[in-house]
Amino acid sequence: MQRVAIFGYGNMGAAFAKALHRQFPDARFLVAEIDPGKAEAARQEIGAESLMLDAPLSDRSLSSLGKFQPELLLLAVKPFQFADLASGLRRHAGSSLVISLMAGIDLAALAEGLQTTRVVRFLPNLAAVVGQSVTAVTPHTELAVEDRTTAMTAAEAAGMAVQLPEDLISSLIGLSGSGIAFAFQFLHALALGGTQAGISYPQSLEIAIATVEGAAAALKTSGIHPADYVTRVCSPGGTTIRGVAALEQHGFTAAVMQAVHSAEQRSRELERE
Ligand SMILES: NC(=O)C1=CN([C@@H]2O[C@H](COP(=O)(O)OP(=O)(O)OC[C@H]3O[C@@H](n4cnc5c(N)ncnc54)[C@H](O)[C@@H]3O)[C@@H](O)[C@H]2O)C=CC1
Ligand SMILES: O=C(O)[C@@H]1CCC=N1
Repeated sequence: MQRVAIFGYGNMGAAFAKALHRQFPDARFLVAEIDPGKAEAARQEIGAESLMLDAPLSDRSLSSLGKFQPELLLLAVKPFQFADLASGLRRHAGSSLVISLMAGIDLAALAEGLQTTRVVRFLPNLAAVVGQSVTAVTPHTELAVEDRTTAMTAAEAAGMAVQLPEDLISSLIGLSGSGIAFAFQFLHALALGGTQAGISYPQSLEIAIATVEGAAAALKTSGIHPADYVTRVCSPGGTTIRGVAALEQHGFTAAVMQAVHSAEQRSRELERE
């Protein structure tokens, strides 16, 4: 990985760029941003050369992009910002492998918008920022083997990479891309519960995080089913079963399943818009 151009240095673009920068410290980055503050952050954080843009791309910025000759072109703008970008990028896209991080823009729309089949979809989550994303990778069916290998290498720089068929990308968004937000919400709620019980919020949050890390490590290393673990924590007539009953009375399992389903459905809606 030597030259990477990134369009959009927001939450996800920056998280992924930092992961690539950590894994490939000699790589050069060109960052295209319409927000000068974010372009400056990219300069400081990953040593990026920046390319300020008016959408659609001006001839001048396209010529800088051409001179940079990126092997990878990472698209990390919001889905609704893609159309403007595509009309400018079209002239350049075929000479780089295009990785799209955008939810809601399918491979057919990417190939049509950019007029190339050298495209692959990534669906990461925010833990890319610490190199612990789960990233779904879906290459265009016509993508060459070398490009597929490059794509997997790029995805693995940000954590775990999983090849998924495109019709499961929306499911992955519900489970992980958006699902990480549900996990943050659970941690916040657990810490609020600790605060209500008399432990300060900062200490509660620290304890909540360590508790969830411990639970995840136990599941990962033992192969024991989570429901089995729940019953091991529940003493008959004890404290945990009282809490588990309260969770279910308030619809915990159904609420979490509905959250995954709603995010998945929204992603499918976006793909149709
Ligand atoms: N935030 C997340 O956890 C995840 C986001 N995604 C996808 O990543 C993409 C970006 O999402 P966020 O980073 O959350 O959004 P964001 O709003 O934080 O970042 C988008 C960035 O693109 C810049 N931008 C807009 N138009 C531009 C243009 N024409 N040229 C260059 N830069 C331009 C904006 O200034 C902004 O900094 C979205 O398509 C989203 O679906 C995917 C998985 C997870
Ligand atoms: O909320 C969103 O639309 C994006 C996609 C997955 C995570 N964030």
